[in-house]
Amino acid sequence: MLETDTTTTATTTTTPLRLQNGQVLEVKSNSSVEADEIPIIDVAGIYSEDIQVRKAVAEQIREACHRIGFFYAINHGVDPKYSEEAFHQAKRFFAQPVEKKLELDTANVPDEYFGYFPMETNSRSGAKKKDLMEAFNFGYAAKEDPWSTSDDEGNSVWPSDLPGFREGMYQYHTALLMFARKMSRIFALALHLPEDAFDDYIKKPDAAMRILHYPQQEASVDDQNGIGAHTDFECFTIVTQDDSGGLEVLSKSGQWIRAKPVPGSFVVNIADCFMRQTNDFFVSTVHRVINKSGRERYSIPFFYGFDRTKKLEAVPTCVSADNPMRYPIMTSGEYVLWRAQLAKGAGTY
Ligand SMILES: O=C(O)CCC(=O)C(=O)O
Ligand SMILES: [Fe+2]
Repeated sequence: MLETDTTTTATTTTTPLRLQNGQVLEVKSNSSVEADEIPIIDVAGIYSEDIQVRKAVAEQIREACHRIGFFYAINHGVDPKYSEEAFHQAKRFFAQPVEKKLELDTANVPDEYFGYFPMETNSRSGAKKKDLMEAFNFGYAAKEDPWSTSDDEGNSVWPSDLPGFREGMYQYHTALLMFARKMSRIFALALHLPEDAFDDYIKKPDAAMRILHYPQQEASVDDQNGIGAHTDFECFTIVTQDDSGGLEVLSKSGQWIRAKPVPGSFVVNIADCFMRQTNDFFVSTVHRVINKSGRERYSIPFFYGFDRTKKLEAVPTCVSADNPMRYPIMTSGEYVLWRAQLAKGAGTY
């Protein structure tokens, strides 16, 4: 079921899209369509005691991550009170005067993708106007992790005078961290590996969270994006979106597909580290956001990666004599640092 978007003026010719990770993709049209290619997966079975039930969820995830790299997770078990509070805190943060937000400017946080990313600073996909969004990112803190006894607070930067903000953010971060850890075992099953294959990778994961604010966009989709076409850096991303819509996913055939909001769901997408670890079996799918909803859009992606010290090496079930390893081996930390430096150096965050 395809329905062409008639609300935006957009090019219809095939154009190459150059991404920061070096990929060049053909895009059929800059318009987006509605399609049912992004499956809705009921993940309640991940908590089952029965391995067959867990494997049944894993098989659906395997299919989705190979075909499109995106799925909706419903019945994920994460209490909505945490996301409600995080959205509330996000709105408080963005409502501050710009000078306050700039005290945390990411330009002053070398080598990390943390801090404040100001509005209309960069154009990720080379559009005429800069991306119409602002964001705040923070990372893993062992001190906040129920699995850790360390007091390490990490190297994120925080507002000094916004009481409740850091707490609200870490409460949601922790809830998502525990869900993501559970999902790591399901992803191992999805790759036909032993369920504990990634257990050593997730004791100290590289889990960062971001809050985003997209004003309503007046410019055409050819001239501007909320966030331009890109892939994420880590293993997988769990996005909590509000009900505005605007997230779009590029299918393998080069068609932009709308990831419409599904109430209570997470949008889960594969990112570049997992693509490398699965030797391209899982696709790290290009996506973008265009907010033409007529209101402010807020979203909360949670970028989940493995321990930075562990090697990003293709898993055995994704390598064979006919399908040798496609990427040089490096640690997740080296890979993520390279991407963060590239993004910040190129000014395309
Ligand atoms: O706002 C969204 O829904 C997605 C944001 C995103 O893709 C990102 O920050 O990497
Ligand atoms: Fe993204």
